[in-house]
Amino acid sequence: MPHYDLVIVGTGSGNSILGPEFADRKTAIVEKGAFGGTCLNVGCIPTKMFVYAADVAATPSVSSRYGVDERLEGVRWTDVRDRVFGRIDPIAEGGADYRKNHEDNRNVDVYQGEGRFTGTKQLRVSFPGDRPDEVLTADRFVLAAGGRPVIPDVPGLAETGYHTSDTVMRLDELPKRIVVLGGGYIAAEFAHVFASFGVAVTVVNRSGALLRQEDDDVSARFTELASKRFDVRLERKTLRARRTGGGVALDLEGPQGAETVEADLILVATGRTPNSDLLDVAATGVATTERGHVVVDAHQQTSVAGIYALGDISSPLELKHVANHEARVVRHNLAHPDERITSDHRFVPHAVFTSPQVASVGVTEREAAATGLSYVVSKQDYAGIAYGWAMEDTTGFAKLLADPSTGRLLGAHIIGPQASTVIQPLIQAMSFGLDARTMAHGQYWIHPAMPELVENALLNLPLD
Ligand SMILES: Cc1cc2nc3c(=O)[nH]c(=O)nc-3n(C[C@H](O)[C@H](O)[C@H](O)COP(=O)(O)OP(=O)(O)OC[C@H]3O[C@@H](n4cnc5c(N)ncnc54)[C@H](O)[C@@H]3O)c2cc1C
Ligand SMILES: NC(=O)c1ccc[n+]([C@@H]2O[C@H](COP(=O)([O-])OP(=O)(O)OC[C@H]3O[C@@H](n4cnc5c(N)ncnc54)[C@H](O)[C@@H]3O)[C@@H](O)[C@H]2O)c1
Repeated sequence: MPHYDLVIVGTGSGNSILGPEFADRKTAIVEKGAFGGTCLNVGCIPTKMFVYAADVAATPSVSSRYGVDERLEGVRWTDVRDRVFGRIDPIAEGGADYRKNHEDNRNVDVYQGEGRFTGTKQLRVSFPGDRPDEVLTADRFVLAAGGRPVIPDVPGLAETGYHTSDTVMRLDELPKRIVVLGGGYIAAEFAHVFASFGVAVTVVNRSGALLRQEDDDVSARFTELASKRFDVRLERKTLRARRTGGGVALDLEGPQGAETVEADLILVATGRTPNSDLLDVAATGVATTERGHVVVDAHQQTSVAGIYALGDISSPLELKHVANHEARVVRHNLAHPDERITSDHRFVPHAVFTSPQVASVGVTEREAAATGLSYVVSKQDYAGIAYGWAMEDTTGFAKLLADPSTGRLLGAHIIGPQASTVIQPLIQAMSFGLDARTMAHGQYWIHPAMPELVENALLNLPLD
């Protein structure tokens, strides 16, 4: 039974831990799928490459407002797909090869199999094919095994067949009709991608709004705009999935009674769940929350000394920049056990790369009101800044919340072109404690650029 100083389970953000500071330790990394994890192989990176192509495909639909008439001649789906995976797959293979064969990693053993705890600090790894299982023990473990899509308990769904974000990007041909189950990040991004490529998209959601974790004003605006582009069915219970002569069908129950949606395929996008159960972290004594997230302290250590966790297996935020931040904390704490640092989750931003883009940091107005925070609000439309005129934007806006006594920002929410980029100075201000007035007046804002949206939103705050 091989014994290690350190074993890492998962090669997403977990793969970035093994640096030169561990060269004198006996280490191993265990991965059951493609090297690089969700973000590289089936998450952030491929989706954003598809979204970029979708944004390009969607331009003719709006160009006439500038007096420019364009036509989309066609979408070569397999070329779109192969551009993405032609770039990504070699990176995953190169990552595995580096860990297995490069001399930097002579102290690293790579196990390409599935790990499952069988006792305290004891991990059984099973491999595809005939290779017998191996049991590894280690002084320290890092749990970086991420999560997986949740499949709702809909009668007939398994027999009918469905896609998730893990599979839908590798389709051999573009469907004509797609039904997306769910109304969160993944639903919003893929609905935009497929609709831009000419697919008829139906979105079926349980609740009454899309992107409902966003500030209510943003969620309402996105739901309104999405309803013009896609067939959006809200407040629907999915009773049954079934095959039809020409494809698939979902039988729904909604405010107007029973109805059926037909399509060529179903994309399930109803959230993700951490992999702590499949890894059986309980067998090594690691505690989890009710939703299955591994419980960690501020140093990212689990309930067992010497076992750390990071990313989606322990964080309900489920974001790559969070997993990367936590990996840096774990890496430091493993290398410097007497000078451990803590992770910082104060101002975690996110963006939804749909159309229009959505980006957010800090509290929503709903959260501010619910927690009794004292706050003031401002709003600025893209339509009210010069660059918004250039784009003929009539629907985007920024909404800010600030503390009236200090002027510090509490939350920022943007829906509109390049929201994921436009929001960055607000994240910076919140992270470094810059108050809204100093931020607005203490620097030049390039005219007439898109960040004037932020400048005006700051100036609109009723402070003083
Ligand atoms: C479609 C999609 C789009 C996304 N887009 C964005 C985005 O734009 N921006 C953003 O910030 N985030 C995005 N995310 C979220 C982001 O991908 C995750 O937050 C991030 O990848 C989590 O990293 P991780 O290291 O915790 O886990 P992962 O990257 O999931 O890595 C876990 C690894 O562990 C392996 N593993 C699991 N169990 C075992 C086991 N028992 N034994 C061995 N190996 C195991 C898995 O195969 C996997 O490779 C997206 C996610 C999805 C699904
Ligand atoms: N741009 C990004 O950063 C990005 C992109 C994609 C995914 N992600 C990460 O991946 C995670 C998972 O994304 P997601 O979109 O699957 O989850 P989500 O939590 O964002 O949304 C799930 C949606 O499914 C709906 N739902 C749940 N059960 C349902 C059912 N039975 N029928 C119909 N609707 C149902 C919910 O109401 C909700 O709208 C996100 O939380 C996010 O952190 C991030």
